[in-house]
Amino acid sequence: MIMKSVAIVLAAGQGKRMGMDCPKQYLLLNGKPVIYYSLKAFEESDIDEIILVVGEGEKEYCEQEIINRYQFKKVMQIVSGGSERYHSVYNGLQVVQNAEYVFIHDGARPFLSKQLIEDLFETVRETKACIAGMPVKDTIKLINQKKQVEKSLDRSKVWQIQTPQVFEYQLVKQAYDKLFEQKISDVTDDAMVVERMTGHAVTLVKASYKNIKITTPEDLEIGECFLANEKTKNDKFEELKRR
Ligand SMILES: Nc1ccn([C@@H]2O[C@H](COP(=O)(O)OP(=O)(O)OP(=O)(O)O)[C@@H](O)[C@H]2O)c(=O)n1
Ligand SMILES: C[C@](O)(CO)[C@H](O)COP(=O)(O)O
Repeated sequence: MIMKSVAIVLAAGQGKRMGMDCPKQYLLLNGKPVIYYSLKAFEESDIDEIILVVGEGEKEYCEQEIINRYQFKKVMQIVSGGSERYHSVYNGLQVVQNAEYVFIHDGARPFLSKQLIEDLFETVRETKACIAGMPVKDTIKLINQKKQVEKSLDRSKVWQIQTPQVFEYQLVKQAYDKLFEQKISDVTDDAMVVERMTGHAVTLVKASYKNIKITTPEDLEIGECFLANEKTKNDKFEELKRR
């Protein structure tokens, strides 16, 4: 049996912090929906198959306006998400078949690079569990309920965590099955599920500060700037080639 690499792309959130009528994954960035960019990155990578997880009642829209319109050939299934991110991940994991590795990615992170996908592939083959992240740039403090500083952390040991989060399929499936059996709900990423439910070590892969999650309105402005810069670079490159 041929074992595949599958990407589960999450797009079932409501985008409450964005505060717009439309869920943020469908808002436009340089004329294309936010979700388009990460689907395109996976489409052009060594990933074999993409599972898209969407909100209730959004399947038809995604099929027509995203998958068909942009001709994504690797999106094999569209499934409904749940009320929290971890429910949506679990729904995606249930429909995965014959997979060796699973990339779990926030559809709200459009700046996923080809290099990062390759680096994660290389690391997961060695470690079975790895996640994208970057060292924090600010000073980080633990505070108490009165908002007083309790402790300053050694920031050389603190990273901000992104997606993709990549695992051997059996490992992450087993971890999520246990999470649901034990009805645990205080988890905000997949690595936390694997760490707590299996004890397996999760390795960090240095990603990029550009791999932001579109969360609040200013993130859209930042995203537009990134894309405008990319376009300028590409235009200059094309001009140099013509000369
Ligand atoms: N029930 C949920 C919640 C989140 N997500 C997805 O998980 C990613 C990261 O979540 P977040 O930024 O928190 O998105 P939202 O839940 O949409 O945002 P908010 O918390 O502001 O409502 C997004 O791609 C989002 O679509 C999901 O698939 N299902
Ligand atoms: C998984 C994640 O993107 C890592 O930074 C993040 O935790 C998801 O954020 P959420 O707001 O909890 O959905």
